[in-house]
Amino acid sequence: MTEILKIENLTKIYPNGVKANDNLNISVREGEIVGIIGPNGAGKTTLIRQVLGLLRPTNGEIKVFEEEISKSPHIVRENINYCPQNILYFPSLTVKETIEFALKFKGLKNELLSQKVEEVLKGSELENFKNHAGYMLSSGMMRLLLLNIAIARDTPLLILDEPTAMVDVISKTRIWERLSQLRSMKNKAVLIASHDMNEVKSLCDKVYIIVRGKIIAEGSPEEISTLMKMPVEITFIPFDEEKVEKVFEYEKSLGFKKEYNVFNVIFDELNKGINFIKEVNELAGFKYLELEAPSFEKTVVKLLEEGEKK
Ligand SMILES: Nc1ncnc2c1ncn2[C@@H]1O[C@H](COP(=O)(O)OP(=O)(O)OP(=O)(O)O)[C@@H](O)[C@H]1O
Repeated sequence: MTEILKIENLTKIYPNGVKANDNLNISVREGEIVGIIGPNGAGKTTLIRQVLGLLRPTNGEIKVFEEEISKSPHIVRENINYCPQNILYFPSLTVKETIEFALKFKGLKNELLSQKVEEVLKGSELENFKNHAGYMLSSGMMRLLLLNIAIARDTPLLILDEPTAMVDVISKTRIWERLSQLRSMKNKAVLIASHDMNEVKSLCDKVYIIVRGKIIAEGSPEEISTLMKMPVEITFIPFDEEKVEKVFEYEKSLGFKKEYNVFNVIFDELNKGINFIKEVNELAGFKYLELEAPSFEKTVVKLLEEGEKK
């Protein structure tokens, strides 16, 4: 797959001495949704502003389709669309006029413009709101609208800064569905900066975790979930409590808690937990069973905590 964006050894030191990005290497290829996670102040916005050519790097290179953006600024305008964190709209325009304005600004006109306006209205499920003023939309509707405008502009790379911040769960799901559809368009790519672990886990093919300007981990959400040794917790209600208590008596090394008829036991490895489940199932059977394996979210939180300590 062709590489759309390549960031090499990117460092940004602000005039006040803050090193916001420290030797970052990032790659975004066609067909990929790539996530950037980091706590507040990690350097995500600084990174995006440099990719958009709004901020000059202190060191390193940013290439779009192999062209260095400082040498060919047009390459950014032609290939990248950006949805900012803060919602921007024009209070005096209707929804339809907002879409027309945004797309005309990008050079669309006549029949293609009308066709794209209809596509955006449909994609945002706002056909019935097209003559409403923009301020009447909820923040979720507005975000979905801005995302669809960005998609209609049809650039190879879409950069989204916290696309679902402050939106309700229904709008969030719609935005995620719309973004997932982009994956099927093999020549497109999306770079998302986000604080939402569920968002990153369900959407992204690859994730970079940034702390204090540095990448501390990268890989698919599945790979990241295996980076730290995390405990496995099993909560269950057996059909036969006495038999289970005998297992614990026999294997004294297994610490367990029991509250009413609910047992809870923690293992340091997934395999040990699975063997225990098999054993209890044969012996006593389960009325209820819950296994909490190392989740992406817990692993990322632990990675961030470790990263902050360094
Ligand atoms: N114009 C600036 N001048 C000096 N320091 C800055 C400037 N902009 C950002 N910083 C500092 O650079 C660091 C990274 O900031 P940045 O806004 O890129 O982080 P972020 O990951 O986007 O944070 P958030 O999640 O809160 O948006 C922070 O320490 C911030 O205070």
